[in-house]
Amino acid sequence: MASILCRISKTLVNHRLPPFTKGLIRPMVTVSWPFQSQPRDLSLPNPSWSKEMLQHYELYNSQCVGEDGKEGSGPWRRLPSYNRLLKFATGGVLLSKIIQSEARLFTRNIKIPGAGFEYVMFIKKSQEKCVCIFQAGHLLEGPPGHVHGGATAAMIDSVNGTHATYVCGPVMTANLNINYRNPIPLGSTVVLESTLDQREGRKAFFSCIVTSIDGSKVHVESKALFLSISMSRILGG
Ligand SMILES: CCCCCCCC/C=C\CCCCCCCC(=O)SCCNC(=O)CCNC(=O)[C@H](O)C(C)(C)COP(=O)(O)OP(=O)(O)OC[C@H]1O[C@@H](n2cnc3c(N)ncnc32)[C@H](O)[C@@H]1OP(=O)(O)O
Repeated sequence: MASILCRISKTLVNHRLPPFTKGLIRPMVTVSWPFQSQPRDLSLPNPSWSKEMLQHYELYNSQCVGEDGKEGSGPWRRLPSYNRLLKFATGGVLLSKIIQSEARLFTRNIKIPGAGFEYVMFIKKSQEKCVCIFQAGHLLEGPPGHVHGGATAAMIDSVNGTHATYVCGPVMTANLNINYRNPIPLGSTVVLESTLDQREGRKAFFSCIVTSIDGSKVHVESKALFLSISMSRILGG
């Protein structure tokens, strides 16, 4: 009985971790708790993914496995993705708590598979590159038949932002400068490649290039500045 209680309490402790740590922190126990609500990793293949999206996913996923055949020992790492990050990030007043409990990560808030932002990110363990395979759904329309520039900007900010968080810890976007070169057809799959260009104290400079899946067409090029900030500043609002 004591050992069962111990296992349950360990499980609860593990489930209190913020969702974004899942996959980064190995759970101490694997016992399943009947009332748990496990967040769903939304960066795994679903039936809406195109053939190109799946092929590219497999290409990077296969490089997450090392030469020794062990998963996780390859040069790339797949980043799991959930529809929310922190519960009650800006605590205090009741309204804030209600809003926060309803909060969802912007690029993960369209529930219908394939309708909005379908994407998966991989980061190079040497940290200088982060790649995102992105399939743009019909709800992201801007000009007829093409992706809204704001949706593309959101994806660039997310990929650079995730990359920056991975490299620097908590950050905020201070500046994002975008050049749109060729419109992205709705429903197509594109690749976003984020590069860490430079670090200077609290500042981290990133660039991003968005290309067609075969690399033949450049859709967007951008530069971004991220500033490291304390976690208490994010949580305190
Ligand atoms: C995060 C929790 C961890 C979760 C982990 C999850 C894992 C990843 C999973 C999922 C990730 C999803 C990824 C999403 C990512 C989205 C990111 C966003 O969209 S963030 C929202 C938009 N950004 C804002 O709302 C910022 C608003 N601005 C501010 O809060 C401040 O202005 C801030 C923090 C940017 C800077 O304020 P200061 O007070 O800290 O710093 P000062 O003193 O003003 O500047 C410091 C230096 O930076 C330069 N600087 C500041 N802003 C600049 C600018 N816009 N352009 C150029 N230089 C600038 C200054 O000139 C100064 O430079 P000199 O030290 O003098 O050399």
